[in-house]
Amino acid sequence: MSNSTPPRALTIAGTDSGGGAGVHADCRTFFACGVHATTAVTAVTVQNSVGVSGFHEIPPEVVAAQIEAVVTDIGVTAAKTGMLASAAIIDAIADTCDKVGIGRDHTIPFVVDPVSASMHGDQLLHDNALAGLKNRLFPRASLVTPNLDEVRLLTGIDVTSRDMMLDAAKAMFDFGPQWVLIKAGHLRSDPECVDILYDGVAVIELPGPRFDVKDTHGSGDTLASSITSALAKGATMPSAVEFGKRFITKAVQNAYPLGAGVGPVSNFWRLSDDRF
Ligand SMILES: Nc1ncnc2c1ncn2[C@@H]1O[C@H](COP(=O)(O)OP(=O)(O)O)[C@@H](O)[C@H]1O
Ligand SMILES: Cc1ncc(COP(=O)(O)OP(=O)(O)O)c(N)n1
Repeated sequence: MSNSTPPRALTIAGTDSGGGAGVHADCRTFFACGVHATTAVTAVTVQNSVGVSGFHEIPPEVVAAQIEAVVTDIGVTAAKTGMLASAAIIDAIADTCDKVGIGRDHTIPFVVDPVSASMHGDQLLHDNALAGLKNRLFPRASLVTPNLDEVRLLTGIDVTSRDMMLDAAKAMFDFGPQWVLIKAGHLRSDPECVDILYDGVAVIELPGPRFDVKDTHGSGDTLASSITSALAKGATMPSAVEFGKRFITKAVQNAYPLGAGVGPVSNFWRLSDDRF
């Protein structure tokens, strides 16, 4: 007897030694969603609950080789990006995605989370890499998932109300992705957390409660990787994002304290059980 191969997702991202975000959060989320996790590591961060004190970049050709090795043998049914660190790494990823068939014009859906800094303000992407994100990755993306700080950095729009999120979505859409998801976590004046999904025509609101919690480390990664998991199983973009929003809402609700700073959201809330 042989079992069937499960859906496979690839995360192209940095590690977080504290285990709250990055590759660690992505792999846990893939696992919790029943998806086999594969990785292409872009950078190794020195990180804990109080911040990122440094990172070491992986050579671009090694990032490209990891992607190619995984896709050509194991095959992936969806891919996502997180921390990408440099313009050279972004170029290598864009070239490799074209080569192996990842992206909106290919069969493998591609979620681009434009991670620029940690929640503590530590930079995770060099300033000169923003052009690479805009020109090389966004046009290849099935979905881009900026938070409001990333929207400001990429478009100059300072979103201060729920109404302005559609302006932000339109400006991000002009960079060429198939879909845009504007995340509302940083709109703290809003008593709810209503994210917006946009494809140039449809505007889909993703309502959710706003929990009064301090431990939200890894929330963006967890949302993007849960969406990627649903895409890996063949979901349409609106249903994948609706699933992701339900997943992250429970993950924030079940966030836990860790270390002296900010703890992570729970990627394994679905698996919680007190039996061995
Ligand atoms: N306090 C919160 N309560 C409920 N959902 C939240 C909260 N903070 C963030 N979220 C949700 O987590 C996801 C990531 O949000 P956001 O904080 O904007 O991005 P990032 O983690 O990339 O900075 C979004 O779906 C957002 O609505
Ligand atoms: C290695 C690494 N990747 C990404 C992040 C940022 O995580 P994110 O999910 O965007 O959430 P915050 O923790 O910044 O809210 C990171 N810190 N490290």
